[in-house]
Amino acid sequence: MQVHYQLEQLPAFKNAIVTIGTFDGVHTGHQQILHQLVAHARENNGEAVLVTFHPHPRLIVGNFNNQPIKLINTLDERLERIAKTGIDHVVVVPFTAEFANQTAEAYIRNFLVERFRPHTIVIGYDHRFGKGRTGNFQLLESYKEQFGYCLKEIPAEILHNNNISSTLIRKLTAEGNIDEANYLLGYAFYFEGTVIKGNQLGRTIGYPTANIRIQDGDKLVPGNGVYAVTIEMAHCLVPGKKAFPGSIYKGMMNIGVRPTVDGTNRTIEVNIFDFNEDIYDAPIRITVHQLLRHEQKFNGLDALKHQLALDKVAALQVFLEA
Ligand SMILES: Cc1cc2nc3c(=O)[nH]c(=O)nc-3n(C[C@H](O)[C@H](O)[C@H](O)COP(=O)(O)O)c2cc1C
Ligand SMILES: Nc1ncnc2c1ncn2[C@@H]1O[C@H](COP(=O)(O)OP(=O)(O)O)[C@@H](O)[C@H]1O
Repeated sequence: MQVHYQLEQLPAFKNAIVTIGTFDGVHTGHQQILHQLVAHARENNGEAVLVTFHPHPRLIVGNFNNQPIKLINTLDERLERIAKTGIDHVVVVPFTAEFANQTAEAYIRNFLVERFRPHTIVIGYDHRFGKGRTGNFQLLESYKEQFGYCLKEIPAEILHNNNISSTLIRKLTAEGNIDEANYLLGYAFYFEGTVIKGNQLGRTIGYPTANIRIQDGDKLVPGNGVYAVTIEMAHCLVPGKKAFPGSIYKGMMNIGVRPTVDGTNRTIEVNIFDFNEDIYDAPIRITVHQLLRHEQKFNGLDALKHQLALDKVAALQVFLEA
């Protein structure tokens, strides 16, 4: 898959079968649409082109309740998921206020037609574009003879099948309902970060925990709770540190304020099973498989330690069943 970031330097696509959207999460509904796009491109001896936006349009043009929107995927993760669907080209369009402000007609003429010379445009019946979101399927329809493209509608039942939506998955994840979120995603939610120093207390109770800082400020963090996770440090290339190429470790993660020890700032920490290495500063990927329980306030560290032993058994059970 080729990824293009420069609108001015796009190649001449061959019979471009184009779809447009933000595709946050690249969930099972998106995957179905993208597989169809690829099949359609093959039938037409063409290339499947996905046009996507970054930053997310809702970060630029605002959203309904003015809550800063947190996203299921960073841009790199989104591209990684899209690559799995067989799409030939992804064009990442910088979504600026200027881009958002062009009229719907200018969007069709100067952007879609001029840049992509589409053989076919595939969009949902409710797709909106252009200033004030006035552009729609009907408008694209009215220009198709003039610009010589075919138009294909993604029907409502595919677009909203089983109510799979990025908004719903964001809500489920933020609430800690990761099982349901993962089901709709068609893969287990994951995030990346680096290992930072904590209070160095974990090791004193026999459960060292790597504290994770997520760099991408727009990335969604699952709701507070204890989770069964897997951990990858394939890219652990910190000078003076050991590398763990390709290794996937099992573990358990807590996200929360740790009411037992301080109860103030929110942290993400993982205890990695069968592992004993200094990984401070290492880049790390955490895949979140199942919620084990909610965070609790324990009567001291002994009670917490007892619970951690039970959590470990529960996490291992999750992996046995997988
Ligand atoms: C799997 C797991 C579950 C945890 N559950 C709780 C919890 O329910 N309540 C709590 O106060 N702290 C919980 N913690 C956080 C511990 O309090 C924390 O790991 C310990 O204080 C060590 O912190 P440090 O790594 O910053 O030194 C949990 C940690 C892990 C790894
Ligand atoms: N099994 C393990 N799981 C997590 N971290 C481990 C493990 N073994 C060693 N470590 C190292 O120990 C650190 C965690 O120890 P801990 O006492 O909890 O300190 P901190 O509070 O700084 O996280 C991790 O950042 C990592 O470098």
